[in-house]
Amino acid sequence: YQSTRKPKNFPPGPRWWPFLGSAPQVQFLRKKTGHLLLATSKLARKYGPIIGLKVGGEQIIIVHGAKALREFLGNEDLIGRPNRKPDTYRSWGKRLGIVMTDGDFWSEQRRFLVRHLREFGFGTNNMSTLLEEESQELVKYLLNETNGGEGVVSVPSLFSTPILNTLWRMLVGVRYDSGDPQLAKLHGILADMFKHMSMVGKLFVSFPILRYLAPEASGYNFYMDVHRRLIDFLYEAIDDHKQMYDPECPRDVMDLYLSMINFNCKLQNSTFSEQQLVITCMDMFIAGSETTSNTLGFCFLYLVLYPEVQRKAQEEIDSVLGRERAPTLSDRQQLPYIECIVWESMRMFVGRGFTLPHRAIRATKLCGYSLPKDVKVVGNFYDSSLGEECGLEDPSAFKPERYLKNGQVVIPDNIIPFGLGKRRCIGEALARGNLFLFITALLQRFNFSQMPNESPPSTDWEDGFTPRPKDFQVVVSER
Ligand code: HEM
Repeated sequence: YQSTRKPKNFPPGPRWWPFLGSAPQVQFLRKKTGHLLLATSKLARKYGPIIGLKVGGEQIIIVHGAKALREFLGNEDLIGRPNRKPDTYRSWGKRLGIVMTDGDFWSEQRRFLVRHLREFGFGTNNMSTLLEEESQELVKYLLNETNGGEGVVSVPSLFSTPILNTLWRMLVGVRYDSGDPQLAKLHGILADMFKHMSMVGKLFVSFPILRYLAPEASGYNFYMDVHRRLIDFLYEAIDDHKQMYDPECPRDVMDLYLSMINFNCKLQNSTFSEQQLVITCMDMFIAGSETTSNTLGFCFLYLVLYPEVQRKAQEEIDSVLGRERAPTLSDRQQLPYIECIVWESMRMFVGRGFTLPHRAIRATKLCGYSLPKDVKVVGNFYDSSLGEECGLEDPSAFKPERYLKNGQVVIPDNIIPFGLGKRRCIGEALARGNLFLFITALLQRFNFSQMPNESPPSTDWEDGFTPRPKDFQVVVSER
């Protein structure tokens, strides 16, 4: 804590004060700009794309701009998950009665998920049918709300239930109706969790002493409690699942996982266990639910602000599908403008956030700087996707046509919403499938417009585990 000396050739950044490290300057800029993302981006203007911070006892590197981001995400020394050090994470795991996923565990778990999610659903007809059903459920819900005329709905919360359902069905084979008490419980837990999480870490991670001095005020008690609630929920789901489990006939990803536990139980060092299944489900929920529903939130925010984009999308849908035939994933090729809306919405979402935190598994170099083993590294997507320096024309405008070249969708190299390399997103197919189908199905049947006599919804956002548009209401009318 006391050390204010930076390691040799460490990335530049604001001065490190005893105990507080660079926190005072970062906090000052955060207050001034309104967001941590914009604060570190400002520091990058002064110090260059890689900045070295110290918060409490923890050194954190933040990477800005497409070139440096690509080098960071492609560096195989930087693929660790940051929960091996500080040891705090392990002690949390012990307190919660679980084994926390660290880098070694994760590579085996990740392989399992990538393989079985693909076999079971992602990118196959199974997935298409499931997503088509969920998007049509939302259409039905809105038809009911509008009742042949108009209605008012809140965004982004409109999308939380259907998106959670696509993920939950794939993992556990269960679908919840919108009024289901179990669904409400899961929603409540996840909403609490996301509000109180941050990619760059909570203050009590950087200053573990706060856990004892101010467990309530530092948010530590709340954090532990919300994890406990999610873990209990998942253990209940596993217990239910085991009652109907038939090894000959796996129904979903959880059944496949239970088979792995049975198969591997005699192997030493197997990473498959019920505790690990809980953690893996938590990872999937955390990574997969809000990301997609908030991207849809940004999409509809901009569709309301840019009615001409909405009209153009509807013309494309009408000419390819008409008003009656529901969209399927195989229509993507014929609907390039909608694909561009999907990419533009992902840019608007990702450009307001960070990558997941990574950890250096050994000492390494990044853009010429020396990074010590175990240092935490996080990518800031603002400069590469949304800031003035991202290289796109008028980057703050919602312009899906920027990706259309001679009728083809061409994505510039700086747009990497799913990351790259060994830690890249494993849910890309599911996310893009969901975005395409929900956007198409809704625009086929409805118009979305601003609330009359109110100022337009703000493009500012709320920070949390992922960026979220500020809640707003829209008028939905049947076409
Ligand atoms: C629009 C939706 C989504 C976006 C923009 C997105 C983006 C990302 C990004 C940027 C990363 C971090 C890459 C890195 O730090 O190197 C990531 C990781 C991850 N994503 Fe997604 N994601 C989305 C949806 C999903 C979905 C639906 C799932 C679940 C099925 C999912 C599962 C994961 C997992 C498990 C990781 C961690 C991978 C690892 O640490 O090895 N994501 N995602």
